[in-house]
Amino acid sequence: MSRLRWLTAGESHGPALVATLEGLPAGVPVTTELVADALARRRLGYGRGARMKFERDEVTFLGGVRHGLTLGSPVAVMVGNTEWPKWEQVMAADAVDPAVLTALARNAPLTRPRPGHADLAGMQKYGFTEARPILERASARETAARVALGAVATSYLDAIAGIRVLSHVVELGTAKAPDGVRPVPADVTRIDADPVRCADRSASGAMVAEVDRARKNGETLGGVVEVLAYGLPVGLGSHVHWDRRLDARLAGALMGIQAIKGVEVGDGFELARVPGSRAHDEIVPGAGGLRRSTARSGAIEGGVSTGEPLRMRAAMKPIATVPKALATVDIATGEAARAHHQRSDVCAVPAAGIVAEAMVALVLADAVAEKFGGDSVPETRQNLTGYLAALPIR
Ligand SMILES: Cc1cc2nc3c(=O)[nH]c(=O)nc-3n(C[C@H](O)[C@H](O)[C@H](O)COP(=O)(O)O)c2cc1C
Ligand SMILES: C=C(O[C@@H]1CC(C(=O)O)=C[C@@H](OP(=O)(O)O)[C@H]1O)C(=O)O
Repeated sequence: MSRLRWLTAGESHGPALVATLEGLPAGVPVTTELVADALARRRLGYGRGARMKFERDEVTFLGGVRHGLTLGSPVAVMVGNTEWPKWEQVMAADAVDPAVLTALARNAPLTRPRPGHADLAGMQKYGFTEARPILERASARETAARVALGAVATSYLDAIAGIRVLSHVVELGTAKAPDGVRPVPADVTRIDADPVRCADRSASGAMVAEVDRARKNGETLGGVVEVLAYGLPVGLGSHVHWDRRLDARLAGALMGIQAIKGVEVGDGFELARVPGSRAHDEIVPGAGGLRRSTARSGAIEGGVSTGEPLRMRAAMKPIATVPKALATVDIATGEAARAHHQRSDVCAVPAAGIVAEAMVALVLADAVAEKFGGDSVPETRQNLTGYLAALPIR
């Protein structure tokens, strides 16, 4: 069962986000720069709003890492919020002068919950009369903390097995990359340099045009990202119980990203529309051992990794803070109103791809740690090598 444990804390406009990851062996290469680079990738993407232009995501390790290597103890990392001084009173942990609070509420009342956000259901559930206490944690700002941990997990996967995880945008609004474009790890730099992180140049142009059109029309957009993982050994996850199935664990992790509304493994929903003879990956002899003739399953069968490249997709709904504000009710007056609107992204699909990479890396790291154990990187590597050497069927 799970061997890694991880948690994040922090609000969008609080002083910082913090994240901890427990269960990694000693000796995983981890530096502030590694995490900062991952966070810089998440800030990019055509269509993001004002905050991503000034946010610096300042990284500080608080534990678990020394001289560039993990210690085997819990890794704790802090990601600072650049705007904290401006929000210090709004988000103060201790009580502030009630007069200040009244003035703040008068200037920016958050009593008009935004459809598509956690605002209304959260206010009802937690007993608040304004949306601030809900939206602060519901915000996708929190994904910065996950990406920080994802960078650590990515380094672990690389150190143990040379596993590489990457994503690309395959749909944005109605613009679509051609089917079958499957980038390999060597393409990451090129994809990251693309404004929407699409692997296909002409589709990328159409996606950029869609974002421009949406911005002009007071609209927002969603899309689909594909995540690929190369270098997985056969045998991660298990068929023996629902919560050990690798596909279920990955799908849950991807669905746990804000605004993700659908997940596919391999050809996913398309598999429901074709006959069985065209839905599966036939087993064929290959030079290095048994191979699959196609990649429809996404490389998970019966909840177990097959050793082929993993492929999953996640669908993101359009940003819920629509400039052409949606209808709501002002909770303070009971009157019909337009939803509260503040600065916001028009489209965050490219950033969601980076978050999806992080979530996949964390789940795969957990599955690798569970299967191969070990308290140091050399020990885990040795366990993996021994397992592969002893495979009864290749
Ligand atoms: C990377 C990323 C950035 C986002 N940026 C915004 C944003 O600027 N404005 C917004 O209203 N929603 C944004 N969202 C989406 C909201 O956080 C999300 O719609 C909200 O949590 C409700 O979605 P849910 O019902 O899936 O939780 C973003 C999501 C992600 C993954
Ligand atoms: C801060 C991030 O994304 C934010 C996600 C978000 C939301 O409602 O989800 C709203 C915006 O934040 P703000 O309200 O401060 O302008 C985005 O910028 C980030 O990705 O780091």
